[in-house]
Amino acid sequence: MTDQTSRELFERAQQVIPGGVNSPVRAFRAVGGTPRFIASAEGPYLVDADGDRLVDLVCSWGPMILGHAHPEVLGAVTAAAGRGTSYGAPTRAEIELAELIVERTPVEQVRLVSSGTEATMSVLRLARAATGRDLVVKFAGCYHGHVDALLASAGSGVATLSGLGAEGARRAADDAALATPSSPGVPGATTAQTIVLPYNDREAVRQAFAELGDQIACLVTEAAPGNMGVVEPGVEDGEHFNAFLARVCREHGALFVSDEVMTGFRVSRSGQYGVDGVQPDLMTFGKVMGGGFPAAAFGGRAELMQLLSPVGSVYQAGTLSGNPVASAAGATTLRLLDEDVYTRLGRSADTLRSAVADAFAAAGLPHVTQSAGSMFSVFFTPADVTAVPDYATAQRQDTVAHAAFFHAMLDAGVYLPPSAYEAWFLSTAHDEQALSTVVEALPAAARAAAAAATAESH
Ligand SMILES: Cc1ncc(COP(=O)(O)O)c(C=O)c1O
Ligand SMILES: N[C@H](C=O)CCC(=O)O
Repeated sequence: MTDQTSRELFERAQQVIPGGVNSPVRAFRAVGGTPRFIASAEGPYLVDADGDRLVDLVCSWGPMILGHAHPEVLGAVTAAAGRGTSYGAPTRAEIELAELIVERTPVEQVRLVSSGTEATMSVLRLARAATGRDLVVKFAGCYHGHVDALLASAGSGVATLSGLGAEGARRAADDAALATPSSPGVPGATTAQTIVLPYNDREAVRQAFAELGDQIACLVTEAAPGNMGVVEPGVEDGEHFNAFLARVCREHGALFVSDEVMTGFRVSRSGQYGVDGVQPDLMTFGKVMGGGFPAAAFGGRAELMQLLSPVGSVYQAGTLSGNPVASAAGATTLRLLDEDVYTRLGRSADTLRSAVADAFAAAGLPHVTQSAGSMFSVFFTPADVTAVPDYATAQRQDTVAHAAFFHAMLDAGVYLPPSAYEAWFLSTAHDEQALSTVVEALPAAARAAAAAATAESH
């Protein structure tokens, strides 16, 4: 396996694109080396610019639940594109996509947008307008896109890169204190309106609402976090964490916003809502619902959604919103997602999880695996960690061991997220052959990770 062409492309990319990538998580900053430039993809495989075929466990960071170049999705996209690619006027396709979302989730109306970031940004504006309040509560390690107000103690690429270098470490430490921006360029005044709490910490939520409840517009949470690795919402005295959050919000007249950009239509046909049944006031969607195209949405009760322009006065807009090609890809994808899909995905995830556990145990490498449906995470945490309930625990990972593991898997033909804080994703296209490639690569990669592990891990 060579990465010569990727190296050349990376050199060229860095001349015209900052860091050579259009989203920081794509760079190999946390693991070292050169990002693979992808030439094509089909089913469970990526083919890089040097012609190497890699089993893809990133799946475009979640969207490709049916695998790459799915024939029915491609057919719908080709047909739609043949009729023109954007009109800036309403279409039947966008109604169909909206109806499919409304059928599967508790929202009554949705507005289509082009990215998850746009969805969460819009939902904050709507929540603030609806309540006449300014404060927003989020959890450390949750990522809701690069919205200024939510870029505080953020997960995903911010978590990945915050471990690197003195500036990153300083910023991460600041973040832990209180709602300091995770990025220069985000005004302190913006994140001063954001309260950051530790995930799964009910006492912290109670306290924040006791002190500031009458000023809180909304609490926004990942429905099941996947951007600090996969962290499971806890259950206490029979009450699911999301049910607790919805109850506290209700008691204080704040809105409960469930961000299902990652979990929506992936962890079940109805997303995390299909798992815990907790009804949010507002929801955001993205990734899977776009079928691999830039499409996302936010929705909620009609009474709230009717506050949006042109019915109400909360302004929100988009030149390419509800794009006909993206809508066709999304609607075709959602129609193909029956219950059987999730059973198959769950079985594949179980196969990988137990293969990871066996390989890591044989290599003597402590770790924790956690999952939400077919998305799951391997945390390279020390031996005293038996569960990862929050960001602070996720940050105890041995990123050196992770990097060694990542590269050993890549050399064996498996493309994992180049970050210890991102979930692994599966698709229905991951057949026995693709899964075997992963399973067979694991023992040697676990040994490489164990050899690289720092003292704290053991
Ligand atoms: C939970 C969650 N919310 C929001 C976003 C932002 O979506 P996008 O990258 O499409 O802007 C992401 C992913 O990036 C996400 O995982
Ligand atoms: N973890 C992110 C989204 O879920 C990764 C996608 C990106 O930021 O490029």
